[in-house]
Amino acid sequence: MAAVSEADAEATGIVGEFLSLKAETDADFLVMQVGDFYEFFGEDAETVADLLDLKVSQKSSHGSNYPMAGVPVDKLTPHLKQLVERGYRVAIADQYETDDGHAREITRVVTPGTLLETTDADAQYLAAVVRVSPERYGLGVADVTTGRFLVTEVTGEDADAATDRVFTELYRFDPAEVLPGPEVRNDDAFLDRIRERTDATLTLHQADAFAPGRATHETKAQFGQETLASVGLDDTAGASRRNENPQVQAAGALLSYVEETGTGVKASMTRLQSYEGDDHVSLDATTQRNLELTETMQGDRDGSLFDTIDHTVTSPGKRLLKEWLQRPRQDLPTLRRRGDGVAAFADSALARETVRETLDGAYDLERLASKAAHGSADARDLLRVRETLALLPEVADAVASDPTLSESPLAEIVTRPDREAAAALRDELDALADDPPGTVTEGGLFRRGYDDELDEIIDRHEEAEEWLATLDDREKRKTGIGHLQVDRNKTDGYYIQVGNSETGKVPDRYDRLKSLKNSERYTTDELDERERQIFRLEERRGELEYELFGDLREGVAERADLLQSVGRALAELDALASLAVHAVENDWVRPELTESGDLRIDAGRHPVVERTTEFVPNDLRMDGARASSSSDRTASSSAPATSPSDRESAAGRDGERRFLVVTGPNMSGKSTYMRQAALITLLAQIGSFVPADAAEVGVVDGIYTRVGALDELAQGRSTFMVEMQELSNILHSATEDSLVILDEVGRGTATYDGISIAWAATEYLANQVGSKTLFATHYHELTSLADRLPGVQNVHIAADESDGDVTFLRTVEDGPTNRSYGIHVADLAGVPEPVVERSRDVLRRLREDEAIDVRGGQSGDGGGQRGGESDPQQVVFDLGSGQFRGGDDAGGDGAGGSDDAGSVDVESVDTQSVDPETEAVAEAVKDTDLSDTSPIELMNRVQEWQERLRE
Ligand SMILES: Nc1ncnc2c1ncn2[C@@H]1O[C@H](COP(=O)(O)OP(=O)(O)OP(=O)(O)O)[C@@H](O)[C@H]1O
Repeated sequence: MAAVSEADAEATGIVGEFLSLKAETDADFLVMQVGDFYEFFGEDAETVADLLDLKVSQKSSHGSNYPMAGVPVDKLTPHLKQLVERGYRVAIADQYETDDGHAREITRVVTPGTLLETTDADAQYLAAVVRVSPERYGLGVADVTTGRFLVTEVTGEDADAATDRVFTELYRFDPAEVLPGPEVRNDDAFLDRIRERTDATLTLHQADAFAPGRATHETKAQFGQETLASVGLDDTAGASRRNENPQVQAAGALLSYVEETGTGVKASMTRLQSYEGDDHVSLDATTQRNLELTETMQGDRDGSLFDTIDHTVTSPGKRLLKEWLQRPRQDLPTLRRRGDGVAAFADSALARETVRETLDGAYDLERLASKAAHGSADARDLLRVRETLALLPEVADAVASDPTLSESPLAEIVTRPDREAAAALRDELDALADDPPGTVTEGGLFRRGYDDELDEIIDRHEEAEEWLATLDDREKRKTGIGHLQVDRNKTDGYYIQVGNSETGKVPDRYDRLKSLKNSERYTTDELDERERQIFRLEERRGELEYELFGDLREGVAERADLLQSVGRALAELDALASLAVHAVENDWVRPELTESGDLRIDAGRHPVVERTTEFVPNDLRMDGARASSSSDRTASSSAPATSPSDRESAAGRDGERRFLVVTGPNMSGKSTYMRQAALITLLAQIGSFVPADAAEVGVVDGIYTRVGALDELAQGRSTFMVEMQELSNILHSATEDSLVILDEVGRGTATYDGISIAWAATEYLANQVGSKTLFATHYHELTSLADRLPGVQNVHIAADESDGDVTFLRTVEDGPTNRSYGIHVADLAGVPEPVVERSRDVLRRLREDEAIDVRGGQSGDGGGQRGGESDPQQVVFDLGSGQFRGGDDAGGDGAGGSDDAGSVDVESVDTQSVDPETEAVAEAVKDTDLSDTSPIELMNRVQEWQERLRE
């Protein structure tokens, strides 16, 4: 925001107050309460009015005019939300009474990561990133709306690996706001990556808050020494003093930021959870996006895996299911427990529906706990707590009364929360009326019988009201006036109104208040006294109920952990039931989870594509590393050429399928088949059933993908560079327990570079890494690797080509295919017929190494002239050099026969008529054993030969 101008500095009154408060905060905007309105002034008013479509008026102060834009007090929330969701931080200055009028102070700074007013079911994370060394980070994430608080330590073998992992975690939590620690905030590349790769707002929170001493103190004060110790963050060994506990530093910074912004929800942050990356499947940012877990590549939620499988009926259930999907697990006991739960729900349709119908009435207890802690929960919110707590025994009964559910881990889930404590809190909340008002200051919140004093006030109030309600009848009788009524309004209070025709009958005890057109208004001493009594009672009732309500709400806030544990149990049931619903409706099966690493899928389908397509199921067989002889597969950075010794130490025995080279026509379903393998593995590792007739899934430690070309150009990065970065990340990170999906790696560069890279990457993955890998490619050269590298096998997606038409069969068969049918796809895509025909012709000639005429071209340059009337020029495209050899050089008559000019066709070189250097090169070419030379080596040699020939 601009510096304070001279006129601003002189501003007094409201505007002056606004400007001096504005100077106190580094928030983007300040909004200040002025009576019943919240107002923005000056530049803030203009910008905000523009953003939110508000009206700007002018406020004059000290001879200058200031723009002003405001919203009524009760309308601030939606406007605030809009600003914060666009990444702005907004300071709120509230007005309070003082002895001599009122004053204002900043009570809260609302930021993207501390917005409590969210109505979205999604988690809303605030993250802190601390770097203690290039290879070591601490990451903390907190959701102020639910009280979730997680920390982890992230390390890597080198700085790049550690940074990649930090981003994997950040991407997983998708934070709304990130607080970079002191080291990270000076690293422009790191910050740029946050800006590019996430939607988070970056906030520079005071560096002191990250300091080990202060952070440890904050964390201990919040969670207690024992909690710290129980999650392995104990600092008794002095670790934090030696600057060595980055998790605590991140946690401390988060807590101090929540405090500083005045969010006031620390009471709902009851549990610190430290998690290890090892518990979860590594899913890097690219993979999460490529697999379209929560959004499609186009950024839509519809059509994502989550959108497809989500049948939850509550917001917490939805949040939890999404979290499972984004953080699949490796530990079999947890996965089997979840699987047992899903299976039980799948088998007991009736009980499952009873549970889901009951859950349908549940509110978001975690969010309500945060609202109670913040002090913003009203009586209706506490009523929601009561109603939701009341569902726990109902759900527990539904589980207990079904033989299948009661024998399953679902029984443990419903008994995990402290049901007695939940019942006690529910009883306390019975104090609330059944239909309380939305405000907490005007009474009407409590049932009778809760508080004696309140009951007495209510009795007297009712009695006074009864007296008033019957006053008109009494007065009519006493005075004989027919047109008489008793009523109340703001200016006159209670009054007796008499029609003009009968004012003559009005007794002396009536005091006239005012005359209206057709009537007169009166009061009496008795009425005045009753009126005062009623006002007194109403005021006292409001005060007393507000006080009692405050106590009740505090009692709820104190039991935030109970609400969270009940909320969590209900969310788990909802998420598991949702998985069961999807499994039953779509004929999914429970996968057998093993530690063998093998992946066997019978009649597998793609979980999303099967919903919209007549899907052709396919089998998949891949062998895990643990199934093979123990071989030393420690990663090394040098990728040796394939050699017999490699073959001995490489990925396993003959016939083993560790690495599948997937070929097939364009559009035949290669990507779908590979993603299907990744998604089935991932679903199995969240505890879900999978789309197949049967499946055995050996748990993986990571899923890595390099799929398709992403639209990175918008971010100013070359697509090929991104492709290589992603490949590099995979080659560094994957292990023999990982699943790797590579789709057309190398496609983004010159053909021979591409083939060479793909070839070398295949060797490296097969020889050194040993991960299960699926590699789709159009480079048919790679299919020969199956004969040369153990564990590597070819599969192809079948297509039927008869009468010149291609039919995609979509079935996967062993062995390579030798065609890519790209021209057929061009035809399907509506490329003009002459171009399609001509492509067929060129392709045939290329394959047969025939000369190709350049239509409409000029001799030797292969192009240029339009019209095609001139004599066709004959050229040969030399696959070796990637160049045309045109005109007379081309040789041949274009009607078949082998071209003698291609540098690969050694036999046709006439060694008698050439110089000794050429002869030597020809000899070298002859002696080269192609079966024992890697493409890179071959390229080097060809380059050397070319240089010698050109000299
Ligand atoms: N098993 C299947 N059953 C039915 N439809 C399928 C199947 N597999 C793929 N498809 C459909 O075929 C289309 C092409 O699939 P996909 O993108 O996987 O092909 P591809 O071989 O990877 O293509 P390209 O080589 O051009 O990248 C998709 O629209 C997909 O929905």
